[in-house]
Amino acid sequence: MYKIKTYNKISVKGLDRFDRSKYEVASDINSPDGYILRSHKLHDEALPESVKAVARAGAGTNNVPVAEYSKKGVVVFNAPGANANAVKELVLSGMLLGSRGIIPGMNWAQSLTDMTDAAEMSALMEKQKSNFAGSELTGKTLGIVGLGAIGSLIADTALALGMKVIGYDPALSVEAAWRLPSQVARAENLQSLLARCDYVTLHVPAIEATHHLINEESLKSVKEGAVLLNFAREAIVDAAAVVQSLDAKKLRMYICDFPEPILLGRDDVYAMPHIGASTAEAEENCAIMGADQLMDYLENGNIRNSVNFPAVQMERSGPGARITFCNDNVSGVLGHVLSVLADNSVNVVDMVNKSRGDIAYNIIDVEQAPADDVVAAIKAVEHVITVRVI
Ligand SMILES: NC(=O)c1ccc[n+]([C@@H]2O[C@H](COP(=O)([O-])OP(=O)(O)OC[C@H]3O[C@@H](n4cnc5c(N)ncnc54)[C@H](O)[C@@H]3O)[C@@H](O)[C@H]2O)c1
Ligand SMILES: O=C(O)CC[C@@H](O)C(=O)O
Repeated sequence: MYKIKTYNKISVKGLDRFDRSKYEVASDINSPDGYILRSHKLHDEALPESVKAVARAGAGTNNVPVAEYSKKGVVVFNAPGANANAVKELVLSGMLLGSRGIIPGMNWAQSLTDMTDAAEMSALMEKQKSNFAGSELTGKTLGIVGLGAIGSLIADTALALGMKVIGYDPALSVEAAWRLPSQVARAENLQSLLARCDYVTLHVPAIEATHHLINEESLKSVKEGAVLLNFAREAIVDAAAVVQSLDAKKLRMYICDFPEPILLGRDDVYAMPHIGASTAEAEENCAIMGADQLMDYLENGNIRNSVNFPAVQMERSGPGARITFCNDNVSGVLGHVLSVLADNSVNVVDMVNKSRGDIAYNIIDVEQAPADDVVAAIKAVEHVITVRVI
């Protein structure tokens, strides 16, 4: 029986993927084999030795201490693209909120509770509505920082709205580049993007390189009257610098998914409570993807969409057994493990070995399950981190 510990509210559609004859799934469980979670922060929690993999039912993995888990051989999965459409739609609504007097206009209309005469109210509306006039998105320029799953969907939508789109992504993958509409102009650097855009939206991961990407210095380049949208992560934007820019009437608005005390109570900030991925569809997609990846790893050792391990998949080669192990990515480890198997007359049927950064991962199908002492001998090979027989 595998044990899965859940954190946060995970969609039932995802949890239902776990066959309960093989899996125990609960938020309170001892010695779990795996975690499935959303934004729960794992940094301050001890990791039980039993945990083999963590599935983040979402895109960002900054709530998981990935580097520490890698050293322990724990595979961390995410769900790339599974909530991208939900975020795209919220960013679109953010742009609309930033272009028209929607929120102040509605707030004003809702405040007229003392009025009882409809004709009088109608006349007042017509008189006051110019206070809530805005401008259109069509013809404006949108800058997208980070052109991955979310950024590329936003580019499509903005172009369909008749906006001009400029993108900046120094780490763009070839796959992501293929997905991009050809009309997206490329900015050589963040400064040149900021200088040319009426709206700027951020879709980069929260990593060291993106910490306070938007700061006092970069905001000096921003076009006067621009709207900044941050539906990526709090840490990417220095909120104090944004407030300074708003006060100086350089940035016109800051629209984000990450309220901070310094941002509240201002008319030029709209802060939502991290609801970018909070749609039934996105929650389902993420939970299903996370659960499927976790099960395939626990049962077959296959790895898809990991953020710290290489992608490795191999069909089962027959009725024998499967040995999986991960090791520090140094030479000689696989050879050493294969000699342990040969010395113990364990015949290898098929195998695959891949590496990513400091980690190497191996799947070896063998004719018969190795005895416990053989598994122990593999575990004892220098640089081997974890071994499983499945
Ligand atoms: N608000 C929410 O609820 C919500 C939901 C989903 C994702 N997110 C956040 O959005 C981020 C992006 O999600 P995604 O699905 O598009 O991820 P993704 O991995 O598909 O795309 C991220 C893109 O950022 C690029 N990038 C990395 N460093 C960069 C830099 N310094 N400058 C410019 N580009 C850089 C990468 O090359 C990649 O193309 C996630 O990491 C997560 O933090 C937030
Ligand atoms: O799970 C959520 O609600 C948020 C997910 C989002 O921040 C992500 O990075 O995918």
